This record gives sequence, C-alpha cells and structure tokens, in this order.
Amino acid sequence: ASGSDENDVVVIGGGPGGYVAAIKAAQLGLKTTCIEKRGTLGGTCLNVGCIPSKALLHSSHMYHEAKHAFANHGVKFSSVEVALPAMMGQKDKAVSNLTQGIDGLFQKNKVTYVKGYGKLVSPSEISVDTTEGENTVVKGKHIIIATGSDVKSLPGVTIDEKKIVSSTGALALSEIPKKLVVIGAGYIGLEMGSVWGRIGSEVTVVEFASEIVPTMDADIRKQFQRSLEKQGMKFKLKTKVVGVDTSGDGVKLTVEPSAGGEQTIIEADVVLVSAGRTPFTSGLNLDKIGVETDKLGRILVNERFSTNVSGVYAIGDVIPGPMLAHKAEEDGVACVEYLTGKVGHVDYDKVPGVVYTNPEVASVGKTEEQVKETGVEYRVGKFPFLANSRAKAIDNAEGLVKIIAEKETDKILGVHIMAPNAGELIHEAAIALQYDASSEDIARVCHAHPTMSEAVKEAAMATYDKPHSHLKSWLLLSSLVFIFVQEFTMTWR
Ligand SMILES: Cc1cc2nc3c(=O)[nH]c(=O)nc-3n(C[C@H](O)[C@H](O)[C@H](O)COP(=O)(O)OP(=O)(O)OC[C@H]3O[C@@H](n4cnc5c(N)ncnc54)[C@H](O)[C@@H]3O)c2cc1C
Ligand SMILES: NC(=O)c1ccc[n+]([C@@H]2O[C@H](COP(=O)([O-])OP(=O)(O)OC[C@H]3O[C@@H](n4cnc5c(N)ncnc54)[C@H](O)[C@@H]3O)[C@@H](O)[C@H]2O)c1
Repeated sequence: ASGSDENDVVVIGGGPGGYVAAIKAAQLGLKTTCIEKRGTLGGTCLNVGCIPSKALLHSSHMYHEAKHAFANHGVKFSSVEVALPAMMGQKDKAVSNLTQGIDGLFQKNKVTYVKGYGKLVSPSEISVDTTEGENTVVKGKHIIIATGSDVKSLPGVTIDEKKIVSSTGALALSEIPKKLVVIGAGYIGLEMGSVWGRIGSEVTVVEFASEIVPTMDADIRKQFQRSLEKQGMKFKLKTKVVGVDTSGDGVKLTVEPSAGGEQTIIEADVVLVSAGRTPFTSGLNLDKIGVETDKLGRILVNERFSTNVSGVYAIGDVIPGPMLAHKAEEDGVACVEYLTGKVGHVDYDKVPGVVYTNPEVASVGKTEEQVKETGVEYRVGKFPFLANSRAKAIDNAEGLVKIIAEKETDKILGVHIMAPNAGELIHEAAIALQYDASSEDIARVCHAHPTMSEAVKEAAMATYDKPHSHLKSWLLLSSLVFIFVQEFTMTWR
C-alpha cells in the first residue's frame, strides 16, 4: 500500500509505543502505516536507550566481576583488560539485531513502514518528508502520536555529544574518560555512571535534590546509595550546576548548593547531562491542529488515549505517566483496543520500575512515603538477602525485599527490592498487585529452594506474620556482623 491510500490507523513514531500499537492494529485487521524518521525502528529504547545501555551494563559488569569477584570463587586470570571497541561492537550488534527484528515483524504483520519526518496537516492527514528526500501525504481514520521524548537541556549547558554528552553520547564514547561528571542522579545518571565507573572512570554525580532517585522508597534508596559509594561513585547532593566552561582540554563545571551559596569548580573530561527527558513534539504542527498539551509539553489524553481532537490519539513518553518502554507498549495496545471498540487497560500505579545497576533496584506500587501520605494504616515486612541461602551460596547477598501492605486487609500496596536480579524478582509482586493479592497470598505460595525469590516469600511472611528466618536467627546475627565488617573495611576498588 502506498502512503497516499487511506489507512485505518497511522502511527507517528516507531518506538516501543508506536511499533507495538502498529503491530497490534494490523493484527486486529486494520490497515496500518507507521512513520519513523530515524531510519531504523525501535525508537529511543532499542537504538539509544534500554538495549544499548543494558548491553554496556552487562559487559562492564562482567569486567568488574572478573576483576573483583572471580578470585573469591577460585577463578583466576593473569590479567583482565577492557577492549572498548569490542564492547561497543557487541552493543551495536544487539541493537541492530533487534531493530531489524521489528522490520521483520512489520513485514509479517503487513504494517506499511514509511521512513521520514511526519507533520500533521489535518486530523487525518500527515505530510511526510521521506528519508529519500521526497514528500508524501499519508491519510488515516485514526492517527496515533507516539513521538517519544528527548533529553531535557539545562540552561547554559550545550550538549556537543563529545565533552558534554546526553545518554546517546555516553553510550558511544571512544575512550574511557578519566573523570566523568554526571548531572542528575536518576535512572540514566546511575546506569551510565555505573558503566563507565566499572571500567575505570572516576565518577561524580551532581544532584539537585537531597537524595538520589528521589522517587525511590527511602529505605532502599539509602542502602542503594551506600552500595554505589562502595563501588567508588561519588555524590554531590543538594547541588546545582550553574556554569560550564569547555574552552580548555576538559570541562570546568561551576556548582553551588541548590539553595544558593558558595560556588566551587569541578573538573571533568566528560560531562553527562541526565536531568530528565522532555516530550518530543517538535515539527508535528500540534498548534495548527489544536492538540492540547500541558505546561511540560506533554500531550493531554483521556483514559482512552484520545486527545481533544477527534481521531487523534497519543501514547508513550509523549503523554503524562512514567517514561518507560513497557508503559509505552501497554499504552499502545490499550489505545488500539479502545479505538476498535474493545476494552483496554493500563494501570500506571502498577508499572514496575527497575534501575539496572548492580545491585539492581526494582519496585512496583507505592513507596512507604506515598502510603503514609494516603493516611492508610499499613504494615511493613523486610527480608535481607544476607539471610537468603541462594544469595549466600553465590556470595552476592547485598540488598533486601521490602513489602508494604494495608494493615486492615493485608492487601499489598508496594514492593521494593534491591538485589543483583531485582528486575526479574519484581514480577511476582507485579502480579500480586495487579490481582489485589495480600502478603499472605505470596507467603503461602510454594517457592523453590534455593532461590532469591524465597526472600520475597520471607518478606511477605514478615509482613503478615513472621519470617521463617526466626529459625535462622543465627544467620541474621552473622549477617549483621558481616554488614558491619563490610561497611567499615570493604570497597570494590
Ligand atoms: C539511555 C536510556 C535508557 C533507557 N532505559 C530504559 C529501560 O531500561 N527500561 C525502560 O523501560 N525504559 C528505558 N528508557 C526509556 C525508554 O527508552 C522510553 O520510555 C521509550 O523508548 C518510550 O517509547 P516511545 O515509543 O514513547 O518513544 P520513543 O522510543 O522515543 O520513540 C519515538 C520515535 O518517534 C520518532 N519520531 C519522533 N517524531 C517523529 C516525527 N515527527 N515523524 C516521524 N517519527 C518521529 C523518533 O525518531 C523515535 O524513534 C531509557 C531511555 C534512555 C534515554
Ligand atoms: N532503567 C530504566 O527503566 C530507565 C533507564 C534510563 C532512563 N529511563 C527513563 O528515562 C527518563 C529520563 O532519565 P533521567 O535519568 O534523565 O531522568 P530522571 O528523571 O530519572 O532523573 C533526573 C534526575 O536529575 C535531577 N535533576 C534535575 N535537574 C537537575 C539539575 N539542574 N541539576 C542536578 N540534578 C538535576 C532530578 O532531581 C533527578 O534526580 C527517566 O524518567 C526514566 O523513566 C529509564
């Protein structure tokens, strides 16, 4: 089909929101076109986000383990080195494999793929400047805007992707910077800071707020910060960047306390700007069509993903809600279900979030601070991995599971996990929340032994009753001694 035939659905943007919506629409029998300007499908997530960052996190973790942990397991090397081009090569291979996979899915599901920049010219017509330098008009009964987000710039800090980089530049540095300064202790700052820190950079994270990842449960956050500090990451909290000088060899950053005060200079070879992302709607002509946005530039939609303009929908990072790939995908499916008269469903309160550092931090539902604000009476159950047999067996027992449940009904309100594989462990909690399960429900499920998942069961038992670990109090005691010794003697470097 050519772009000028009328489609049932036209999707602008081929990221996790857009490509999933397009495939779903085609699977439901709708004639569908997806317009993408990048030249490859997969959006931010596959090209310059989730996938390349996880590839580098894994490679850098392997190096770090080989250097610092293998010897404890009796595996010895004469020397361990980083071959940065090979590390980047494996990342690039993973990315191109996956983006080409989406091309294949489009063909299989008969989604028409138009490569180019789309602009709305009416609520049912999109003018596309194609990557081949032509212009075509694509028509559709329903238009889904899935144009994603872009790095949020900071006043006076110009990103050149060399000395001052966004996450995109930080995923493709050609040398390991001696000193990396990260602006913003959020998801990107901590993940990319970990990558470069593990393979040799001295990493300093400058954060405006008084804590790292301000959205994280405070108990977990404190332990997480200690863990990152042990790995060598330095934090300058309650600090803002007020000036940047790139005239010399490196970069000189002028910082001052967030509340104002004496200025100091921090030197860096590379600065990563990771102070949030902003919806990307540039060139779409939203004003001309009359699509409403909020003051952060996010497209406003109702619970069916419909904008104020009939026939125009929006999903993913470009609308309010967590800026996460899996949330964008859920939006895409639900939006198409609604526009075909089916019932769609996304519950933004139950979207899991994972920081893929080591240890990982994963959470779903409310933090204890958020539960407190609701005024609901609650109970908390915690279980440390130091008392989990699998974690001890593999000599990786940092972290804990924390469950928050309503006192009266025992219904689970939030689960927070810090563990090497927390991003995998969180999903039994996500299912529990989705189906309004209680902590007793989790506690009564038989969990295989020895697994890290048993810590989730034990935390659930601690929430509604007692963990079995009261039988293992000697283990907990030895764990406390271990934490004490570790806190005061061990560093990863
Ligand atoms: C470094 C990094 C790491 C991340 N890691 C994770 C992670 O581990 N897990 C996670 O859940 N999320 C992660 N994210 C967030 C995730 O990438 C986004 O939430 C997700 O990509 C949003 O999907 P989307 O489809 O809404 O938008 P995007 O993925 O941004 O896709 C939008 C697409 O639209 C295209 N486009 C924009 N305007 C037009 C136009 N006018 N015409 C044609 N095409 C257009 C863009 O080129 C882009 O390809 C990460 C982000 C970054 C930056
Ligand atoms: N693992 C994942 O799921 C993952 C990974 C990377 C990115 N993402 C998504 O991408 C989005 C953007 O990531 P991000 O890390 O850029 O944003 P973020 O919102 O996660 O963190 C930004 C941090 O920067 C701080 N900040 C803001 N302005 C500042 C300033 N002027 N000086 C110093 N600090 C400042 C904020 O207080 C916050 O802690 C996230 O919201 C997340 O949803 C997800």
